Amino acid sequence: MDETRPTFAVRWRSLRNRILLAPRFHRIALASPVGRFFARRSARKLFDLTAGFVYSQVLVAGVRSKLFEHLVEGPATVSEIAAATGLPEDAARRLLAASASLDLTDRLADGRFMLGAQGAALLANPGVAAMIRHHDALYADLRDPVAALERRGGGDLARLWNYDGDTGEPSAETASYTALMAASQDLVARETLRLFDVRPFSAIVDIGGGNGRFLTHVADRNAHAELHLLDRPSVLPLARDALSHRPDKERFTLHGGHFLTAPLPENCDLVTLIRVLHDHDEEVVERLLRRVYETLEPRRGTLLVSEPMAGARARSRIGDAYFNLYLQAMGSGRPRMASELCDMLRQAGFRRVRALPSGMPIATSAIVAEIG
Ligand SMILES: Nc1ncnc2c1ncn2[C@@H]1O[C@H](CSCC[C@H]([NH3+])C(=O)O)[C@@H](O)[C@H]1O
Repeated sequence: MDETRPTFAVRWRSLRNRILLAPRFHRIALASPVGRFFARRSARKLFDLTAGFVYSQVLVAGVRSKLFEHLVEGPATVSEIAAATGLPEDAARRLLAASASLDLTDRLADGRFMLGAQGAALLANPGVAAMIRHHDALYADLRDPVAALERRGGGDLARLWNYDGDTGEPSAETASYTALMAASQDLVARETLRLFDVRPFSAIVDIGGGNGRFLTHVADRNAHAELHLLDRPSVLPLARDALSHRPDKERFTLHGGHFLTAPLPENCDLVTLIRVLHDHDEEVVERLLRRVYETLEPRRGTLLVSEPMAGARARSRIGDAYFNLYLQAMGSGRPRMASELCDMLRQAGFRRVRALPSGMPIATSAIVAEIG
């Protein structure tokens, strides 16, 4: 095939762009109902991209002022919301109107407001509110997005996610990121464990397991397996604390150490890596996968990887837009495509490697790797 000849994909996009760039096209488009429909749709999409930051800040204002919690009680007037949130009445009116336009609240015909569909979804997923609150650090780092793309780390997010140095005691930052991950874990665990059955395994280690939230979901589905968690020593007191209320707490063994150097429990037939690999650069991931392979090889065990992934042809908003910039600001790692992770797993020695079809890629995608 002639490499210099534009493919159909290129020719069609060039034509589309020439049309979209021509002022005459817009006049013609607006003259017909179908043209108006597409022009409106495209204008709205571009406006949403332009105003996205303002929408996010409406959300932040709603979360911080506890607007949505107040509306759970039922319909409320602007004055009632102003009193409940402590906002001046005019400010409450603006916030309610803005949030109604984003389906976070609904405006009733009598002028009162109720919780909207997105507001209800937000309250049903406490992890999202935790994520929204911690966006202060991300947005501070992204204030100058070009500068953020040029440098790596060095800002607020890098300070929050500091995996270096470990005194064995959780710093405020370690406690904060561990709580954030735990708050968003339920959705990830439910989807991961819907895709993958943990019942057949007898000893399971969750590497980078945080405060143990994922393992508690595993424990609820598998009543007999030994459960091990490995994380940085300073995360362990948080895990001990979080697990201390469970009647089955004796089942959990906690290991503190660096995942590249600490001994991994030897008898495990399942290793899980949940939202761990995307935080690390290639060399660390390659070494970690190789270690996991060597640990599992004698027992012909299985590795389960679950995290948000980049999309083929950069079509995953969470992977290619959100985490791509997030991890750049954080200073290490990158979202990887399932196919890239599968290649890395094969490189590490795994033979039977397959991506599981996630029904909720915005939360997570999963890959299973076996010795073969
Ligand atoms: N070198 C390391 N050794 C052990 N744990 C690590 C290392 N680097 C990062 N981590 C841990 O990896 C976790 C990534 S956050 C993911 C936590 C959990 N699996 C969840 O999905 O909710 C954090 O708990 C970190 O402390």
